[in-house]
Amino acid sequence: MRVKICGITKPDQGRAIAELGATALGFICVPGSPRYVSPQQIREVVNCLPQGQTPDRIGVFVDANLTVICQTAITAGLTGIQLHGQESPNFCQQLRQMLPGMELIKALRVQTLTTLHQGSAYQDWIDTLLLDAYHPQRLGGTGQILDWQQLQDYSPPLPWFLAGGLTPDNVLAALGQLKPNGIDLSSGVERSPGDKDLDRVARLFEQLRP
Ligand SMILES: O=C(O)c1ccccc1N[C@@H]1O[C@H](COP(=O)(O)O)[C@@H](O)[C@H]1O
Repeated sequence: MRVKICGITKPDQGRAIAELGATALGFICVPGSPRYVSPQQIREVVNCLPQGQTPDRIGVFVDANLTVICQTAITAGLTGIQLHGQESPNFCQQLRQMLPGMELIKALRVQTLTTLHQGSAYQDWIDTLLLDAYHPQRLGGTGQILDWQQLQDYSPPLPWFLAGGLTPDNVLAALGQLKPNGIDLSSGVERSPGDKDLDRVARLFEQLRP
């Protein structure tokens, strides 16, 4: 199972989290987020990652324009793009053409069960879906938990990440009910926004050990 730790801002923490076993690191490219990092800051983290077991590097964007996404991906050395806003299937198609080989992840912020059906409209243009909890004022990193019970029949046409309020304390309960291809944690393994708590990250991987 893939494990993505999102909201990385510091090179030493990125490296430590990769060494603990994260298969993907997420970088918030959303101006206004307390976890925002510039393309150059991401590159500094990427340059410090251990060789040989380098995790995927995912940039998180909200309704950014195509040029900004492409320039950031190249400058920062990203391997994937997470679209966390209202990006349309057509936007994903254009991005796919501009960045062939880049993993495209479309996040759906689940307000009602109807949201879940939106994923199929993207399936020809993206690689992966991600389900996050809906918050009326904030776009992500909210710590809000999805209603896992409601998702029990969710079987999308693509691999998917479960996000939204996961912590070392609740991750096994979530995985007892759902079988996502990956999990994504941000605020649940932080001391404060953008400052990861390495003890909590280590505890997460202990919980996930078979
Ligand atoms: O973390 C942010 O600040 C953020 C800002 C804008 C869009 C997405 C953001 N984070 C994403 O939120 C989810 C879940 O976070 P949490 O575990 O509930 O804190 C995760 O996918 C982040 O990529």
